[in-house]
Amino acid sequence: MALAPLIAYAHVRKSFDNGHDAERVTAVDDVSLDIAAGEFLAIVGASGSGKSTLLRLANRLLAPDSGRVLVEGEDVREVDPVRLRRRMGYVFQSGGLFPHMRVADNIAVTPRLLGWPAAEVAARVDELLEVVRLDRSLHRDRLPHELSGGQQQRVGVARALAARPRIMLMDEPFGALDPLTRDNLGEEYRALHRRLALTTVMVTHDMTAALLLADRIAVMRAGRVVAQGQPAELSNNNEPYVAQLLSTPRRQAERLNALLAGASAG
Ligand SMILES: Nc1ncnc2c1ncn2[C@@H]1O[C@H](COP(=O)(O)OP(=O)(O)OP(=O)(O)O)[C@@H](O)[C@H]1O
Repeated sequence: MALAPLIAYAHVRKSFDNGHDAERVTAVDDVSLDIAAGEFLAIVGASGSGKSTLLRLANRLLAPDSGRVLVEGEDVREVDPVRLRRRMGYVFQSGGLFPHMRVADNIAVTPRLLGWPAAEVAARVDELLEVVRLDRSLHRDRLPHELSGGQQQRVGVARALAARPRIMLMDEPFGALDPLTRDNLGEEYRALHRRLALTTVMVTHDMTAALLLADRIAVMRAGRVVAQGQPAELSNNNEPYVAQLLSTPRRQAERLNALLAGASAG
């Protein structure tokens, strides 16, 4: 028998006031999606397609208008939100670090909220700096603005991992970085996901990153999941929008192959 999903969305709908008339914006429209324990799922789609809203429904930063979101079998509406968020690390777009707090204090936020003894917090901070490959003596006491964008995102990942969650929710975690740093951090995070046996849901508009990192991809368009599957399966999907999203990475791969073949021939 298949294992119960770790996160399950069932017919979830979420709309917002549009701010000026009675019309509402439907951000998530009847989404049903299961995420298995240990899986790395990428949610891909254009800006405004509802990706971040879908993610925030999992840790109860938002509540659905209808439908249910289950985490480890429990309806998130019935779980204490603080207890729920402790089980789920959350990495924001462009860091989201507290600007006035040093790196160590940013990482220590959740353990301190949970009342861990000071020595345990300090040991955990050091351990996490190592996990995300930041140099303890160089970076521990810096303020976020004294770090590069990539280093800030490493701190964001460390902070999300601090209380040893099983689930990581990541909202465009590496989107604002240069392509090389983005690629390196993505690969490193993928290795961490495996080593720590995490379940990861990563929102991105970068189809190439999703194809390279994720076990499975869910494609969103106008609030709906229009396709889902393993990267190789998506290429057989008949949805024109999926073909359109895949066309750029495909073209780039072909051009690179041609260039590299030319270089090795010459
Ligand atoms: N708090 C809110 N109040 C009103 N409308 C909102 C709110 N949050 C999201 N929306 C609207 O819901 C829709 C989906 O937004 P969402 O942020 O989930 O999309 P997204 O796919 O994550 O976009 P992006 O890639 O730009 O972050 C958009 O039309 C957005 O304007």
